[in-house]
Amino acid sequence: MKRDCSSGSQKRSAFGAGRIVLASLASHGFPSGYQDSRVKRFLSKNGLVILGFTFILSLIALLAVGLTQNKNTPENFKFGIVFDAGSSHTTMYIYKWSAEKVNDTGLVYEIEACKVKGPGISAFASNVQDIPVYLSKCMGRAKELIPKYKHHQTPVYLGATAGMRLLRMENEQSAKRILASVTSFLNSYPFNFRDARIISGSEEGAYGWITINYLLGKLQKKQNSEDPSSRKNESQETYGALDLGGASTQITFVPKDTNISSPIKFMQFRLYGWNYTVYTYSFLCYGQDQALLLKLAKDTVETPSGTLLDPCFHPGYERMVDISDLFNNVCTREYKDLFPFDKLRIQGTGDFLQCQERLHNLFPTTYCRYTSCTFNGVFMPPVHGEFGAFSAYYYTMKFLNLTSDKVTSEDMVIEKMKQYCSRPWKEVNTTYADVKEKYLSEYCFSGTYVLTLLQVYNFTDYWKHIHFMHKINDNAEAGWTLGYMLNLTNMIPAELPQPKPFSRPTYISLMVAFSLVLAIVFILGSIIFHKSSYFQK
Ligand SMILES: Nc1nc2c(ncn2[C@@H]2O[C@H](COP(=O)(O)OP(=O)(O)OP(=O)(O)O)[C@@H](O)[C@H]2O)c(=O)[nH]1
Ligand SMILES: [Ca+2]
Repeated sequence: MKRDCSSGSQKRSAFGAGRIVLASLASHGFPSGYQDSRVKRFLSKNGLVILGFTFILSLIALLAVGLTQNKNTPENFKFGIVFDAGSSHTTMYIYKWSAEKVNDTGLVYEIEACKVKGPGISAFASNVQDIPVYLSKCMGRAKELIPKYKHHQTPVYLGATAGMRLLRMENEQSAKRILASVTSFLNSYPFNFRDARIISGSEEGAYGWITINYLLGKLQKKQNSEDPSSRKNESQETYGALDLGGASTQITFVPKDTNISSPIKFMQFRLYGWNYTVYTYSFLCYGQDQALLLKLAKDTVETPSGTLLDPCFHPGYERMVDISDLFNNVCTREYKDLFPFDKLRIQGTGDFLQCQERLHNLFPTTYCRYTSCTFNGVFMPPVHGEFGAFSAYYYTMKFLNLTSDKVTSEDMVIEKMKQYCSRPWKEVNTTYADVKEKYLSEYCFSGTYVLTLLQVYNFTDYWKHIHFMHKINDNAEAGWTLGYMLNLTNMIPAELPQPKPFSRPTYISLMVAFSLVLAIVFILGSIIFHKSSYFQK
């Protein structure tokens, strides 16, 4: 009997309070053996209930803590602003990404592309005072779109490209004044203004290459694939980048043979634990606007007459050009001459083959001191891998309906261009009444220019490897700005981030399981401890 009672009291005596109750009952005059066994029975029954209750409560608490800790808390977003101050116009891009996933790839997306109304910033050389008005609308948009409490930590960059490179060559002081005015204006905002500068052609090419490969997930794919040391050919996976601006054009890719002797230093990148050897070259004056001026200047010199019959414009199209505008330019000034007219009348004839012949004259290819060249004696390894072609490559080919993957050969493009250029201007103008006249009138020229440039790069039998692209995966536009920001905010680590040993669900399950084991061990331990002390009594 004593044994039974004592075994009951062992459970309840796990609680210190049980002993106090026991003592107070004993003082009410009951026979002590009787009292003891009743109290032990009471505690035996209720102690178990209390124990179970506490156990369930602890379990609930544990689960609640775990779930609260791991529930989808609102993500902490970061923002970045980059101005692309191009030769033809300026665009402000706002990027947004999750602060927690900063080292992952493919997670930054563009929330705004604000086109600044007006020309490129190089046009403000003689009226820098107008720059604040020029940029203020897009900055106002940035203030609206980015939450106020994030303003001070949002970096702002402005990168100027070929238009400002040309201005700097012409008049360095003017270029400096423009950048100083931009700097002081952007500094007046509550954002974290970092820099306004002219980026080099190589940077422009390289950041464009980083942007498209980041957005296409080419850098990320490697992250999940084999071990870096086992990889043979990185160029199989990355895309080359073709950017056609208004004043310059860039070609960037990983060549098949990176060991060939090159007069141009290949660029070396280490991204997510992989090394890349990248060829990049920027051709100043070969953006499509400058190329048109170059062509017109050459044509004017070769057949000096006030009227130019131009095969690169539709039949029936006419345009007047000031001779001073044509030759007061770094790209065309070598052709400058005295002409007995100060205006040039352009009359379109719409002949693709003749247009192409004239455009080929802009690309001297006979002279080359290296193993392989593009034009103007510039070294370039043979093109290799897939290519993403964006900016004016895309605008032009999109309009001409030539961006589809079904367009697999250059011949298909030639056929289309022959037919398109020959269409009378009147008909084209009425068919596409909603298209800006500057763009519409030049699609025959720009389509022929794109084709000629790609032929000069040697894409003739390689056409199906060119992919015309604009916004990639709905995330962001192809262009140099995203790559520039990723680099300046250190968002692409050189090394692969160390993977976590457990996935989140495994981690939570393990934590719960171990907590339970601990709780059980603790309870059992307490019971055993109190049982032995009870026996000692
Ligand atoms: N058809 C068409 N052309 C465009 C459009 N936007 C820009 N362009 C023209 O395409 C060419 C290239 O434009 P961008 O890539 O913006 O050139 P940019 O950045 O100003 O010039 P760079 O400083 O040389 O890079 C220019 O001649 C523009 O006038 C568009 O939406 N449609
Ligand atoms: Ca550009």
